[in-house]
Amino acid sequence: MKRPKRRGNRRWGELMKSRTRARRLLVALIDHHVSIRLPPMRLLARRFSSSPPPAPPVLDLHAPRHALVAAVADACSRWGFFQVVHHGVDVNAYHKPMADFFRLPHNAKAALRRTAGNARGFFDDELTKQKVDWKQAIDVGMPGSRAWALPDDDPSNACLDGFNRLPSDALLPGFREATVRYYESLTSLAARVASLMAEGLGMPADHFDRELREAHTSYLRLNYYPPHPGGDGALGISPHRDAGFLTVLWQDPSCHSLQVQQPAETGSSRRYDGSGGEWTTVVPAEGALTINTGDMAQIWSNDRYQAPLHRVLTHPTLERFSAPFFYNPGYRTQVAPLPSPGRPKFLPCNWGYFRAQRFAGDFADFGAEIQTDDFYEGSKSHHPQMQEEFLRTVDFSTPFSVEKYRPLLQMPRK
Ligand SMILES: O=C(O)CCC(=O)C(=O)O
Ligand SMILES: [Fe+2]
Repeated sequence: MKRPKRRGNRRWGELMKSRTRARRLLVALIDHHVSIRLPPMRLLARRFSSSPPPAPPVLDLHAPRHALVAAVADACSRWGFFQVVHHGVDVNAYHKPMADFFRLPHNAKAALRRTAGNARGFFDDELTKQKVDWKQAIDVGMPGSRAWALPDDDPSNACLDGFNRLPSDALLPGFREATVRYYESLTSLAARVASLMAEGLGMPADHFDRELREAHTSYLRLNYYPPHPGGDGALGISPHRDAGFLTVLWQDPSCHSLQVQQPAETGSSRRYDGSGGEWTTVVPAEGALTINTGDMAQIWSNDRYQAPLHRVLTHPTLERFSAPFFYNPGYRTQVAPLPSPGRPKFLPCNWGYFRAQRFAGDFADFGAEIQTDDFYEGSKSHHPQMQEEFLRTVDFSTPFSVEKYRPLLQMPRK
């Protein structure tokens, strides 16, 4: 619509135009995370900005491939978070089976508990960064035999993560079948996203097929966050980064409590360290799945893709469900930076070792949790050396046992 012309205010109009241009420029700089080192300028831009706070983008998987590759690469390097629509996964089909699982009597769930000798199963005592999460969960992963039809405890199903502990069909009819169907559809979607991420790094679309699509050791986690009336700032999950390559997350549409830390505008190309950055709620778009990149994507991409820090709040009255699918490489995979401009920033990191370390940390205190920083070229960490030791003795086809590996986990640190 045309604005009526006002006489005698041309100079005012010019001035307003240049102010609008300046404001737009500042907002664009911030939106693109161009380094702005002066906080007052940043605040000024925020105050003048009428646009909502920046949030991870929602991408349509039906978009032309080249545009999608660019958009995924941009989201992975700025946020490490995005949502996808037209993803082909029937997201509604799994809500009921999932809710039914958590409505089982507590002792039925407790009978499926994970242990220090088996990483898979039910738990309600997870520590994230040494703090107990306010939630219940069950992990279901790719069986060692890669055949879902075998009984969960079939000896050929053994692998580093242990054995699945799904409720029997008598206890929860149809749950197993629905879970396997959902797991497989997420595996396909994750492989599709990984191929976009590969192209975004200048690699062929099938670059990750051998280490991920064919050998993956992914697991689906079902989360239930009960209401937390305490008002004491308790978190559903403390700030953390996901360890694997990428996570495909279904979020409850009725309770929005997942938050990602905004990339710090420090001008540094290095990761943000958790201090300072503001939190942005990732509100699920209708029918969308949320995707975030993990530590292995960060190493493989030589720091071009970020493993974002995220957390889950509690809600005083609402319960919340979520289901992250952690798309993880094969245990033997040595994750090392792909050819990229500049020197490789990381030493090779073995996924099996990284996973075992994280799992051990859920059961005993072996000091600070392993991080990608431990593999940063030039870091003084003991992990690259411990990893070599681990690889000399590990058998990836037997469950990792915290007790068995205690001497190694407690190895004197440099
Ligand atoms: O519940 C959510 O929305 C996210 C869960 C999460 O970050 C995790 O399980 O690692
Ligand atoms: Fe997470």
